[in-house]
Amino acid sequence: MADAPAPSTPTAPSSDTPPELLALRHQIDAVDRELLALLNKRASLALSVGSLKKKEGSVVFRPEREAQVIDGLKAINQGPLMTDTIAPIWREVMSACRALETPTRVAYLGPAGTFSEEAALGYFGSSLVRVMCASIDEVFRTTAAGAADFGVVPVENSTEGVVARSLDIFLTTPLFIIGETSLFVRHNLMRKDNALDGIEVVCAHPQALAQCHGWLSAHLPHAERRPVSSNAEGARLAAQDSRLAAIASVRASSEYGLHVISPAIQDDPHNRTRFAIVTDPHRHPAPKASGHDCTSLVVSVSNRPGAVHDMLVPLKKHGVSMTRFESRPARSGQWEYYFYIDLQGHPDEPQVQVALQELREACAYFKVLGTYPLDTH
Ligand SMILES: O=C(O)C(=O)C[C@]1(C(=O)O)C=C[C@@H](O)C=C1
Repeated sequence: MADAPAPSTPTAPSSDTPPELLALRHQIDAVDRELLALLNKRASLALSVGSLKKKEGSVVFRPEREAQVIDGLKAINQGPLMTDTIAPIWREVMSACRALETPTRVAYLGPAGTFSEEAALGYFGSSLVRVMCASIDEVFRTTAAGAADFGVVPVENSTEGVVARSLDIFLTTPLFIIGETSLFVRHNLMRKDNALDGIEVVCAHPQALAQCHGWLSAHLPHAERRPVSSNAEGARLAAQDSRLAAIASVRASSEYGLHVISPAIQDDPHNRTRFAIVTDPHRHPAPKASGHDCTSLVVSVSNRPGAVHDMLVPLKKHGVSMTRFESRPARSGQWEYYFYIDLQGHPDEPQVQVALQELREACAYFKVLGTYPLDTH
């Protein structure tokens, strides 16, 4: 048997490599070595922070600190690196540093390849322990039971509106929100065979089927649309039966060995989904103010003329911006509603604190769902 080839250095020259390219690559190698040394220096510092936190009995993950690190670097970036690339790079760096301090167990809607997984990896970086769940309810339950440190749940889609199940569970869950992240959602039609002909059934999560309604009507008008628990589950099923196609992420197509037949079939090219990061307040304190924060509430008011207007007056009075106002039926049969409100700011800021106090007094029901740094993407 021939000897295995000796491990090559990154710049192992081949005879046709131009000398100018070779010289530049040598410089890149030198910079990479410096970067590696610096990253290890950073990791050692994070380990020291971890020991300190262990002594104090405090938590490792500090979303407000991570948001400040990213915001600070974005503010001083002079390029040529694009400012948009700063957040994903440093999320990965901090993810690796955090993992040295303690493992981060994150629950989300599985199986492998869901958009929820993509959101979890985008928010926490890839150094995490994946806890895949069969439903949104299970994500909440698993996190509340302590089998995961954090849960990632979809809350709203730019085409389809709210994810009703998540909003309904927020009413009763003991968990609270410590972060948010949003994702461009590109839906791709995929299948075992590399052709559109012969597709009898399209399997996907009901939200994805709805977001691709126009495309499916135009291109596969006779195919059955079969709702399944997640898009990745649809991909898993399509991998077993060539009559089935799935609508899922490119990640899911490679996970299940499917051909992407038609990419980006969502009706809205700017389709985005927003996810909330939830945790148990007994195990994790609310994030401190980062300077760019959001506070989420759910409230209800008595069913009388002007009640909703009166409830919102304190926000105007104290100059607090409302970035979201969503209603859901209270299911009392009385035409009563819960209102999901996002405010800009943190309760530690005096004007937010006083506005929240007055708003609380105007409401029949009032629950703070969480306060957290705005998405840094
Ligand atoms: O500053 C801290 O508290 C750290 O633990 C370090 C660090 C980082 O890598 O910068 C890691 C995890 C925390 O979520 C925040 C930041």
